[in-house]
Amino acid sequence: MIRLEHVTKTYPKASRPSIEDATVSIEKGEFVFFIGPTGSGKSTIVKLMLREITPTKGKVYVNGKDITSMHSWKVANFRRSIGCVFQDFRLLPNRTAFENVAFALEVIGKTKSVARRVVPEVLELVGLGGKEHRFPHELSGGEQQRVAVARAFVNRPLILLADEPTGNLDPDTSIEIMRLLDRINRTGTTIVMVTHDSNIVNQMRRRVIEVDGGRIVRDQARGVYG
Ligand SMILES: Nc1ncnc2c1ncn2[C@@H]1O[C@H](COP(=O)(O)OP(=O)(O)OP(=O)(O)O)[C@@H](O)[C@H]1O
Repeated sequence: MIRLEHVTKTYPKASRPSIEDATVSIEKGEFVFFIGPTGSGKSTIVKLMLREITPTKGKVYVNGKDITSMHSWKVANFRRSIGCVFQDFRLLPNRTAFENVAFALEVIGKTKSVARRVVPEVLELVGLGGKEHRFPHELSGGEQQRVAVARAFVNRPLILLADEPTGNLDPDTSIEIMRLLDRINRTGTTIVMVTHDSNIVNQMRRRVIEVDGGRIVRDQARGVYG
């Protein structure tokens, strides 16, 4: 589903690579944690998978396609095929929960009638039934992240990338978000999550890939934070 082959990324003006000779394969339906100290290169890996950046050396394949050499006009479409969740939620502040989720359908050309049918279903799935018409500022942090997860999942992506999705949430709320991601994973969606949260990693016991100084230093099935 995702493969990095001998990937090195040196940002312009940087003196050393942020990722160096990384090779990793992630299969369909896996749940993978990327962990490591601050500045180790975790977000760089996520950006490479989304083609927000291209490697200096090596190849990145997503869903069988070499995204390194993908034409730039195809990139927007490619990104829409991947669900993304971030630490800071990134909701549109002047749109309701319903509208935020519906927006992800609009941009891929779905009709309003599809949105009217699908959005309430997915908001119900994330536990926000009855709160469709709230604006982000009328929701708690955990609820806002549920909206972001609903938006990421509404197109039923094959892959969901989550960069520190619980970084702004308290421990109980974080566990609720993880339950949600676990449920989504059980539908067959591949999940790649960057986290600093040792409790979550230790509770979930999924594959753990540790990055340090731009290198993959550990890749462990049913791993712990360590
Ligand atoms: N656009 C950029 N230009 C130059 N250097 C960058 C850029 N983005 C990141 N870096 C550097 O690359 C290295 C890895 O950064 P990255 O954001 O991938 O780390 P991270 O493991 O996600 O860190 P954190 O846990 O703090 O989010 C760091 O040394 C960072 O300073």
